[in-house]
Amino acid sequence: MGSEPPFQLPVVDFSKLNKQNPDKLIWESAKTKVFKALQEYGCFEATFSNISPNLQDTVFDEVQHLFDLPLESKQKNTSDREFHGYIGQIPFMPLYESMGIDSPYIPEKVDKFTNLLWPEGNPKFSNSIQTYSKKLWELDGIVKKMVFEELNLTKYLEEHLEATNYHLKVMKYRVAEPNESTMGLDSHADTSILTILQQNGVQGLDIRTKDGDWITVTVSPNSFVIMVGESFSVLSNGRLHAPFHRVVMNANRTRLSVGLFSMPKIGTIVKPPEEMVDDEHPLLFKPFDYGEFMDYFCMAGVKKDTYGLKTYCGLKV
Ligand SMILES: O=C(O)CCC(=O)C(=O)O
Ligand SMILES: [Fe+2]
Repeated sequence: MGSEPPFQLPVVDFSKLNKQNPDKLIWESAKTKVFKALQEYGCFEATFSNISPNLQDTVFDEVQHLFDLPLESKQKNTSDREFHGYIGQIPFMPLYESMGIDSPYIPEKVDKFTNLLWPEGNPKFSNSIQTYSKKLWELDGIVKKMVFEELNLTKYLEEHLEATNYHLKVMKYRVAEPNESTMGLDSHADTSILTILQQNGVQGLDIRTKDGDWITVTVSPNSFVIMVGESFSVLSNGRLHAPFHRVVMNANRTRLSVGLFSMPKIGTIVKPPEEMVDDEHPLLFKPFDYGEFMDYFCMAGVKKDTYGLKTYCGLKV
């Protein structure tokens, strides 16, 4: 009996799709693949040559330098938004550290973060993070355009993108000590609309299938994992699947990852367009405000393997 080959998510190449008028056939075939993957697994692997391997290497080198800074420096990254500032030294997640930058494609925002961490400046960090984030943001826009087209919601796309905020999170998972659990980040579903993740070549991401099986995703170098968050599940009235996922550190070297999270702007009411609701698709969630939900989420906490938004505003159907 041979061993099972490692599980591979569907792979979609976006390299030729980042222009105004991409080839129609390539666009349609990629769109079908993207939508199917987001329904079935809630995620897929993307390649995007517009973000050069050289830029990716520079970003990960700079992220490593960032985490190498003394703890007091890293703790200067505070935020009035929960989970957006420095997170680390948490007893039940000892392997994990993260930091975050809001609107990371805006030069001033990245410069402010950089100058806080490196008062003497660090243009290499600032420039590479900005350029990289801008390209990830472009990729996010392409995927959303595909999904909105597939759902016949194109007329809402612009309004939707304007009601979206972006956050870049950089993460580090150290190797577990022999007596420690290898769980880097416990099982959860993202509350975002969409999340785009990249790792430094060190595997560790597990995804739970709709059937409840955990699968270890082997991500190719220079690829991205694009994943549905619960807010997109709300907007599509359940048509897109937000997968539970976790990070397990079986690797023997530090894992770094970077994620661009898109989230509904605070103060806008999130609800699916009316076209998403009919007799066959009854409304699954009450309209909600993302800021109020996050306040609830942080206060109440969410039980493991439970959907936060479903608990907060899910309707019984
Ligand atoms: O590090 C990763 O690849 C996953 C991180 C993650 O799931 C999260 O930050 O929500
Ligand atoms: Fe996540």
